[in-house]
Amino acid sequence: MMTCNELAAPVRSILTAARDRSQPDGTPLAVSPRSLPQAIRDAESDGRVPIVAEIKPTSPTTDGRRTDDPVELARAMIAGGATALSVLTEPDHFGGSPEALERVRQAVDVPVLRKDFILREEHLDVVAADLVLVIARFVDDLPGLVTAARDRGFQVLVEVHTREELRAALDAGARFVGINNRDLAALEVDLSTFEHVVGSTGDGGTANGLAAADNLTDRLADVTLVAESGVSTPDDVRRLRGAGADALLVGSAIMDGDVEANTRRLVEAGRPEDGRTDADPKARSTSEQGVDAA
Ligand SMILES: O=C(O)c1ccccc1NCC(=O)[C@H](O)[C@H](O)COP(=O)(O)O
Repeated sequence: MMTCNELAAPVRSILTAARDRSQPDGTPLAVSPRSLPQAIRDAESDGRVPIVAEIKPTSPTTDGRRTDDPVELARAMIAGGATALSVLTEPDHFGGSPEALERVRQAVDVPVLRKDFILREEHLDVVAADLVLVIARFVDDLPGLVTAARDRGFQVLVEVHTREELRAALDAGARFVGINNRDLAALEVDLSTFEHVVGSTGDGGTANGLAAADNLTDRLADVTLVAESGVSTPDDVRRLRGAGADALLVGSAIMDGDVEANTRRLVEAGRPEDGRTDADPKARSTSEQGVDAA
């Protein structure tokens, strides 16, 4: 885990708020999740790029705040072809709430990710969702938290930013890995992060200081890989799909303007009429995986 001094000030503030937030004292949640791998297969079979559209009313790097009803935003994202939704539940820095997620999940039938800063086991029991995000660099006991979330029925998306964190995620048994192009230490976004972390640069990830001989890239074969942050154009979508992303998580570029049209533009980025194909260098399709377990 990083020390606090290595993090941007807004992130330190987010973590302090997360630690201080009052927690439910009830029994552990038991959820029946909607399968993300199945939703990805469904999208691919009808020619949609799998986009996880994020309801993100505001953020430390966004000007202004959207005050639309989250259910209306969710419906617009689904109309635009989103495969799954991500809902921020962090209230103080992102304008989210558990209630918003609960209402959205009732209103749609796609998988819904709870996007928050979950640090301890009791943070899992705030609201039911199909997936929960666990950020590897912020958690002391990653295997323990992944197991606790899975025991409740959640699919667990473990977020990483480096190959060292990817190794920790895989060692913790992660089957869903989100590679965040946003460096939470500096809040800078660089799409090449995804390529370096999965090793699709051809240098085996040596840009991140590890030997090409590590077998991390091979260990990704059965993992659902989500590219997170900084995706704004169809070219970005094609680039990250080409680097092996099974799905792309997009917030700002969808929330800024016409949500349905913004979603559709990214969802249709792999269509042949766009003059491109949606190649995956991992030479596997999610339809071949047959892995639905959390
Ligand atoms: O988005 C931020 O400003 C931010 C700041 C500090 C910590 C986390 C932050 N974002 C969390 C996310 O993971 C993004 O909301 C998500 O990946 C979507 O990113 P984008 O498409 O770039 O909005």
